[in-house]
Amino acid sequence: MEASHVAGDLETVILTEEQILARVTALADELHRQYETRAPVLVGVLGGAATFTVDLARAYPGQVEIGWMALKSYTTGNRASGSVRLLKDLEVDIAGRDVVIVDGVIDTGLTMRWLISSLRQRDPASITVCALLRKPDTARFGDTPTFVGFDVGPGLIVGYGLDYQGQYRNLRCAAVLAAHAYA
Ligand SMILES: O=P(O)(O)OC[C@H]1O[C@H](OP(=O)(O)OP(=O)(O)O)[C@H](O)[C@@H]1O
Ligand code: HPA
Repeated sequence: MEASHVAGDLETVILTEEQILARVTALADELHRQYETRAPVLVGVLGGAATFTVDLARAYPGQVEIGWMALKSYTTGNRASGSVRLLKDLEVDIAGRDVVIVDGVIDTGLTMRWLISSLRQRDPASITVCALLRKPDTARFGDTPTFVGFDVGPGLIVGYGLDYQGQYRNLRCAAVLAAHAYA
């Protein structure tokens, strides 16, 4: 979807489709340098990372396998607290495999922390995080290697898979949603 259809809802376009796709290609190359001939499993976190996961896989200059998980996270007033519920589990056996957890955005970090500790229990050879966007003041994930496309500001971002109440996922750019659109 072109941004012009919802331009009134957007405060600022922060990344154009061209900027996103150029960075996705660079991330795919960086990951490939890490794995060389070993084929990692990309674990895409539905639904915010669906677009990113598919584009990353297509840009990857080697073999990859793709799997999906869906989670629901509940945050309370305190950004650091909250709980995560598994809605759809991964169907790929990751024991002994190199895993890349692919998400569209790391915000509080709750989802990613939960995924790292949950997938670690399945004895993968390694776990790496790859997120297109990272919000400010996000906790780091210990010694888990983390690849980030863009560090962004605190506003609510939609587009390129990211939604607000199910809307805007099909925007090709990434944009900050205007306050009046979610008031
Ligand atoms: O770092 P956190 O604060 O945990 O936030 C990041 C998560 O939140 C979003 O998913 P959401 O729960 O909105 O579901 P969705 O992907 O279906 O939109 C996003 O796609 C990440 O998975
Ligand atoms: O900025 C965001 N946009 C969409 N979904 C999100 N989930 C956490 N942060 C965000």
